[in-house]
Amino acid sequence: MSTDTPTSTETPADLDETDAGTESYGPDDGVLVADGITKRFGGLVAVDDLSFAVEKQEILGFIGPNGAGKSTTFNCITGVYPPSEGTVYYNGRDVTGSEFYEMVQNGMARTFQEFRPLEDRSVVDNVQISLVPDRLFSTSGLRGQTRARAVEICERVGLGERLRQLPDELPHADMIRLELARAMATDPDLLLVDEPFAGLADEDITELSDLLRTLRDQGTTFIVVDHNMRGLLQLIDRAIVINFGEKIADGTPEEITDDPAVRKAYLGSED
Ligand SMILES: Nc1ncnc2c1ncn2[C@@H]1O[C@H](COP(=O)(O)OP(=O)(O)OP(=O)(O)O)[C@@H](O)[C@H]1O
Repeated sequence: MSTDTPTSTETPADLDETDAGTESYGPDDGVLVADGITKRFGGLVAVDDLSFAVEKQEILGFIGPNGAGKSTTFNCITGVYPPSEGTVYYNGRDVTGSEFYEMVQNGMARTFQEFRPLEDRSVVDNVQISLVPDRLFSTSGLRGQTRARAVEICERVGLGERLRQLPDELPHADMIRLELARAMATDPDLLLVDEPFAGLADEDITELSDLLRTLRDQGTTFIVVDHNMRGLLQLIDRAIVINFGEKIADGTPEEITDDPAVRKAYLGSED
């Protein structure tokens, strides 16, 4: 691994293709910094010396073919399991190996593609249950305030008209909004979003992208994984592309689209 630390004038996009996976980062290079993350499952190297940084209020796309190591990277970052090697910094602190609940308390949240809301509880109840007392305020004796906070979050994500509906009464696009609301209830600085566009029509993708940009403008930083490349490239500021656990590209949507290594990973050819 090179010891060159990118500076504010040397964005990852300035690094050429051969450097894309080998640079090193420090704790203050972004809200979230992964430095040299490796994850092994027995003899399989699922993530291989991966380094990247996410800027505050950036929407970063995390792209790669099936089995590239995206979920494994998410899992190492959010404390589902520790990396085999490497360091995760969050808001300047070394949080490597912290548990999932600790990461949530630190201000990191995650949505899941396959999530199961409590089916017998209303939309607003599901959001209220997810409010994190430690990070917001003490909930003892403040039921009215937590209710108001849950309603406010539902309204922010466009579920204001569906507060009392049950999850199975929601169209798919609103289920995704509910999952976003549940994550926003933990008051995250950084939200990792897993395949938000799966199963959505173009119109819903546009509306959901508008919502994510609004939440970003209000202060949240996003990392988004999705297989819908067209939708993702229209949403994000920058993308990191991985293949076989290694970073192969890092740049704007235009740079990613034109990158020969990315074309090869997806199409088997650079053309
Ligand atoms: N718990 C595990 N034990 C063993 N191997 C695993 C485990 N989790 C993931 N892998 C392997 O690690 C590699 C990366 O998988 P991962 O799920 O991170 O890829 P991905 O990019 O998220 O794929 P997809 O887009 O299909 O969800 C794959 O070869 C996978 O089989």
